[in-house]
Amino acid sequence: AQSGTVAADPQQYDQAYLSPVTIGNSQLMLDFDTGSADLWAFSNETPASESVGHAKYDSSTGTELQGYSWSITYGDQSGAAGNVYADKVVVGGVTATKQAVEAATSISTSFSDNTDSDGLLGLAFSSINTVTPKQQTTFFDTVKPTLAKALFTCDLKQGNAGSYTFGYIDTSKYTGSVTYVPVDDSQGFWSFTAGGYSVGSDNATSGSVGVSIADTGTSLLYLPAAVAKAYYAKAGGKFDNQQGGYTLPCNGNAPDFNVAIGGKTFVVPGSYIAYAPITSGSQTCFGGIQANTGIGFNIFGDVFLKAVYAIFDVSQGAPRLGFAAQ
Ligand SMILES: O=C(NNC1=NCCC1)c1ccc(Br)cc1
Repeated sequence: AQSGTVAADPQQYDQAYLSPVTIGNSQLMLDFDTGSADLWAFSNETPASESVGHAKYDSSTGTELQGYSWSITYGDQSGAAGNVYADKVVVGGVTATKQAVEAATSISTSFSDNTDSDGLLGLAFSSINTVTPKQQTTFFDTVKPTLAKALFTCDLKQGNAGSYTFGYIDTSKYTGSVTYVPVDDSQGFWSFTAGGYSVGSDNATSGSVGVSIADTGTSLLYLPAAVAKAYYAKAGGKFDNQQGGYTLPCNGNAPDFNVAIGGKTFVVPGSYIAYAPITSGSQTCFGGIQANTGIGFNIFGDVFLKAVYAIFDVSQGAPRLGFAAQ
């Protein structure tokens, strides 16, 4: 049975985390994304003007799926589209011999401009894979039958390299016990329900945070508008229309954000919520917590995930998420 581990290297401000992946004879850095289900890469089919500074997948090692195509738009309105190949994909020693690899023929500017990332490796449920006319499986779903345990884990860190594992839980990566919660995969996401929250040392847990997804591909923590408002009231922040979100002082006094999941409280340090100066050198930071307005549910992105050890587990039949303090 297979198992393995791969580094997750943070970009500036932990905006995304990139991991080395071998596809055929190409070595690329991909953004592992539990919020989508396509494995796509810059390729020899990508216009040269759109792929400056990127490693590219050389599709000559693959078998083209004739007449297949893909097209994806992400929550932040970035996107890409192209053709599909079957090729060997290796992640941390775990091998998928015939993985659907989506070669980009067009890519939005936010991906072209981010030269650290050579594409995405989707880890949401294969039910939202965009390949047509026949939907394809994610890397995890492809290798799942061969894994020692049908799960992968995510250990992201603030400003340091973390890791993803496939097929095993690294018990040295967390403290205390793991709290498991049921996952509703009906929308293709790792969706769970979060409970009460509190700000700083207040123990007055307030209302329920509600339906949330665990999304490594989203940088920030998007919460109900009332929760975000309550946080920044205590953090001395404000909603800044010009910045398009909440900002707060970068002075190191941001309070922690505490949230109950499965009856266990997890702490997001205030230092993670003073996310980044709004402009280089500024004493005003963009907030790591923002309102989920227009999204319809909460997104527990990297600001939350780097505070915990997360287990994405389908080994019990029904999918579940495990969280532990780290
Ligand atoms: O697209 C999503 N996550 N992944 C990525 N974002 C940007 C590049 C990759 C996403 C998924 C669900 C919801 Br709700 C909002 C956003």
